[in-house]
Amino acid sequence: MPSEPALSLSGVNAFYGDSHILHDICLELPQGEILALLGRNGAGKTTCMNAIAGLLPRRSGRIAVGRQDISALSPEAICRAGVALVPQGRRMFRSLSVEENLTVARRAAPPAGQRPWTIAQIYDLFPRLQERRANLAGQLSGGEQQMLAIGRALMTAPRVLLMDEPTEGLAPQIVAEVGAIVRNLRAAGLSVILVEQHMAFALGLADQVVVINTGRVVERGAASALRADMSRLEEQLGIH
Ligand SMILES: Nc1ncnc2c1ncn2[C@@H]1O[C@H](COP(=O)(O)OP(=O)(O)OP(=O)(O)O)[C@@H](O)[C@H]1O
Repeated sequence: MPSEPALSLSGVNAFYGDSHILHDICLELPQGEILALLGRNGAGKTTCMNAIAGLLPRRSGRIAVGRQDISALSPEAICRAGVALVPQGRRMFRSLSVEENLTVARRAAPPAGQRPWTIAQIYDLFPRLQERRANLAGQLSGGEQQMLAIGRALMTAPRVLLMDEPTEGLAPQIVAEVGAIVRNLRAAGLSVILVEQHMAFALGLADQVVVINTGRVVERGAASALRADMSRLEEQLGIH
């Protein structure tokens, strides 16, 4: 029997004040897979990530991690349930050092069955962060900041990683490095939702693809099938 999804959304609607942004979103992230969430600017991708992470009031719908319903939980409890957000813009404490940023992100009690990451393991994954351990986060390059944002998320011992535009503003060589890191995380057993503007990057990594437009799912399928029909995807994303 197939295992239950790592994360599932059914009938999720979300609002900013009176603006209805997400409409009846349904998706399933299989265990140990990467799901690319694509869409034009303003389609609702970040709103969807924030809704999963508990950062928005939700009016309806169910969000579950494995069998656990997290729909009504606080952001802290959703994090304890094993969901970590790597936010767009890589929010971090700019006036703390790299190592201090990692230390404050560590949680005392990881989710049941999850082993916490140690700072040494983060440095194994990102040797560059070890070299820069005493530097202030605000002094790092864009690529290093992305590594630190991922490292901070890993310190919470997640099962599911939500990555919101991790390649934004990065040079092509660093984009390739981020791709290799995401593959390593999947190999380590994490399940990942990857929000991306960079379609080729996302399709190269993803197992599944979901496209949203004006807050509604308009396309979904295996990445391999969509790679074979790029023109259809480009149409959905308004790329000509
Ligand atoms: N804090 C807010 N208050 C009101 N409306 C908002 C707020 N944040 C986003 N929106 C609106 O919600 C819609 C979805 O925005 P969202 O940021 O989720 O899109 P996105 O797909 O992530 O876009 P981008 O690729 O530009 O980051 C847009 O119409 C946006 O104007």
